[in-house]
Amino acid sequence: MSEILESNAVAASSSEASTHSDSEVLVRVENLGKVFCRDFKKSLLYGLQDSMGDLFSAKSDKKQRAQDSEHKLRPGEFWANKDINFELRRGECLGLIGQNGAGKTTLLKMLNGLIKPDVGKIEMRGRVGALIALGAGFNPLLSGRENIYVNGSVLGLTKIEIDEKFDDIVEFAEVRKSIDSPVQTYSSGMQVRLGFAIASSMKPDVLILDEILAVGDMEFQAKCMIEISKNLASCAVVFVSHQEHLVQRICDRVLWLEAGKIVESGPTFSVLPKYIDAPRNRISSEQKETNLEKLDCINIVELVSCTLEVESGDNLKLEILINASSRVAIETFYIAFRDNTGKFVARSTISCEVIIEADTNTNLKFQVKDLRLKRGSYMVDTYAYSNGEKSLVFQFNSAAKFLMRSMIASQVDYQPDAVISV
Ligand SMILES: Nc1ncnc2c1ncn2[C@@H]1O[C@H](COP(=O)(O)OP(=O)(O)OP(=O)(O)O)[C@@H](O)[C@H]1O
Repeated sequence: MSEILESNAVAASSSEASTHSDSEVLVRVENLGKVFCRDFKKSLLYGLQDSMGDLFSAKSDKKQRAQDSEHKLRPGEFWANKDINFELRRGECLGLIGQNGAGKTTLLKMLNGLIKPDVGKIEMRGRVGALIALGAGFNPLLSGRENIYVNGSVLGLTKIEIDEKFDDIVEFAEVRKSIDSPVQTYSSGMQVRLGFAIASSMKPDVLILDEILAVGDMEFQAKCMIEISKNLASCAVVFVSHQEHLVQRICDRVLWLEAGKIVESGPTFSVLPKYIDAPRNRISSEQKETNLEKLDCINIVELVSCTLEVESGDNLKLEILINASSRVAIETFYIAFRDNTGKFVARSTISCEVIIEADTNTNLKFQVKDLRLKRGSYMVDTYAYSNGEKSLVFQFNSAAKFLMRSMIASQVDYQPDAVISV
């Protein structure tokens, strides 16, 4: 669940921060780098060597190596983040995008002060609210009520200030009935709801949100998106998500990470489409280890058919052929619709249990019901996830194109119902 901590990085007090102008820089990151070691035994040994180095010399071995160059890394070590630079101002929302293992959470953890950078500098101004890992930040034995007070105090709020916010937090998190039960009895969705409610209600200057919001249901996600937009008036947000439609919706800028390094940063409308369309072979061999199964199990994803023209309220039919080298279970499909400028305008979510047998052609037949989009041509992207949406089984961008003939106005966050049959 949430981790709500003051940043260990260079932090100014929130009162100091609030005296700055609206466009003030709240986060400044310069040449940031973090080295990890994949081999557990070696990492213990290196840790010991570095501590000894810190004790007996001004600069530890690890820092010296980190500041030299990549080939000086010790066996087993790699850069989880390298050469990261950015600034974030009040009122801005920065999206961190990248495949599994790209280094997004590592960067968030450094911003939140949970781990220390090996090189570079982080400057944070004001109060930091964060929702990073499920189960962290709460004492599982304490009740929801007690955890609200503990987290509020950690953020520097007085009891009276927390009292004032208490009802809003409980109402937003929808945990009124369980507020006096230990947090360890909460479902993961309840923990995330409470964590988010605390982090956002404490009026942070910087709000750090990891993919964890994905644990909540769609309704709660939509509520969070509205809350984040409200918060943005007074704070800066760093938002990690694999759900591109959410990034598209709330982030002004994105930082695209691969193998710990920035591939590109800039306005969401310019960087996100490039990320979505990028071939997925740009990851390092380091990360291929983690992604091999999900990337390599698909032999073919092909369009079989798609309705070419749709009147408002019609069903859209889409059929895709898929062939995998190993058996794979798909739990969630997303069907996303992009207009002719590439902007995401709607998406359907299908929760299911579809088994793709190895080396067998499987036809996936989707039906998006009662589709209502404004007149124009649209691209359809399909995404398939397994393992609680942790693994991307396949991503089929620009799978099909169709024409919408109606003249109706567009809707915000439109999510038409859809079904799948095999
Ligand atoms: N404490 C650690 N020790 C060693 N390696 C680590 C540690 N924490 C993370 N890593 C590795 O660092 C790399 C970056 O991990 P990180 O969690 O930052 O990626 P991510 O982009 O957040 O991935 P995901 O999208 O799957 O959450 C991965 O290869 C991961 O296995």
